Amino acid sequence: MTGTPKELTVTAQQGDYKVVIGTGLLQQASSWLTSILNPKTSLMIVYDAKLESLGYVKTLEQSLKKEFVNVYSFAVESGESSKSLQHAARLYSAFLAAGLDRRSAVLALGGGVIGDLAGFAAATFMRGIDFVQIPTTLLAHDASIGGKVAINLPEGKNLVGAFHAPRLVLYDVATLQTLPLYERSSGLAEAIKHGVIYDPELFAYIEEHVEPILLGDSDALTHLLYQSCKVKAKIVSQDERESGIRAFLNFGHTIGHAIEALQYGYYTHGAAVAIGMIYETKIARRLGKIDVEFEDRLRVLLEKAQLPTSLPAEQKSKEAIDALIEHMRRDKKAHSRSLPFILPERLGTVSFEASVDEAVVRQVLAD
Ligand SMILES: NC(=O)c1ccc[n+]([C@@H]2O[C@H](COP(=O)([O-])OP(=O)(O)OC[C@H]3O[C@@H](n4cnc5c(N)ncnc54)[C@H](O)[C@@H]3O)[C@@H](O)[C@H]2O)c1
Ligand SMILES: O=C(O)C(=O)C[C@@H](O)[C@H](O)[C@H](O)COP(=O)(O)O
Ligand SMILES: [Zn+2]
Repeated sequence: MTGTPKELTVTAQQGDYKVVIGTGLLQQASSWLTSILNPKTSLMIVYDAKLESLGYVKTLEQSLKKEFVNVYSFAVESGESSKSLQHAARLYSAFLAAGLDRRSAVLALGGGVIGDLAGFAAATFMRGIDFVQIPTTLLAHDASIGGKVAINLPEGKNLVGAFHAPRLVLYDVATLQTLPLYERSSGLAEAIKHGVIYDPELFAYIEEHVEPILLGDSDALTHLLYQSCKVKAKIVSQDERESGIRAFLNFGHTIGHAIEALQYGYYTHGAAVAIGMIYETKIARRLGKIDVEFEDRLRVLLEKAQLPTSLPAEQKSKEAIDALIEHMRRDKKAHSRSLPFILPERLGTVSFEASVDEAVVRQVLAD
């Protein structure tokens, strides 16, 4: 994709913001940022350490220094384990050492881990300062839009967090060229989810283009990204704080988050969600909400996307299932330790089931 970037607008209480999707946006970052921030604003780039050797940090710094006087950067080691209170504390210290104040802004350069962690630090530092998302993974199309920011606890994923809308999402698709194949697969899982919950055409597009997407074809990636961001933007614009329709974005996550939290970093987020989507579809089948044809179609697509669709036998022991269920009971959708799920009814339509019988969940996981 060359030429004019595509733009979407997201509605948020703290102020509407743009999602800009295009190539070469890191080089143009200063002009996008001066459209929302005063050049006197101190900027702290929080970046994934892996991105340094790929040149993205320098490119961004060089662009910003053309317009902004105070540009600082701070590296965070890559991986899910960085979404922790300890890492947030390191960020607060770095912000203070650089002299950030309430008028400063945090720029998150990286995937969902950096967006969630840096966003959480921005949401809480001095009770909240501006933050900008500069996503560099396919998965982060989901993570960078909607203002959910969080860190993990040993007891569960994203258990401490906030809703803190970014001022801007600047998505340079060129950065996706350096993503390893399994990270493109991971990102595809969330795009497939967007197709299932809201957009059958997007689902069909992925079915048709999964190979070029995995190979990094930039037209296919850009189309996918734009359509998938559109779904996310539409949903969070209608229900920013998850009092209704936003919960649909959690399809695959009651089980997916439990799988992730049992062994942080073992599965990518997308891989855990892919397994979660299949097991949650099986729950929907047991409850008579959906037919086997849908489950088969979803499984075929996830397999084509090189994602896992079941747990290996050693992760299905009685003890492992007990632990998974315990995690699910701490899910943020749960009330009084219920087992809550988003269940598919047909392609493009899902519903919220506040409390599913534990026996059904156990049977599905043990099968
Ligand atoms: N806030 C939300 O709404 C939301 C939505 C979905 C997921 N998430 C969270 O996002 C996280 C997962 O995000 P992710 O999949 O982006 O993981 P990630 O941030 O760990 O990035 C994945 C890997 O890609 C590397 N990487 C990043 N950009 C790269 C590039 N351009 N080239 C090469 N390598 C690159 C990283 O170093 C890392 O190893 C999870 O913690 C999940 O809970 C949040
Ligand atoms: O934006 C949302 O809302 C989502 O549910 C998107 C999910 O893909 C994402 O993983 C999110 O972080 C999960 O939210 P949580 O509230 O279950 O932690
Ligand atoms: Zn997710």
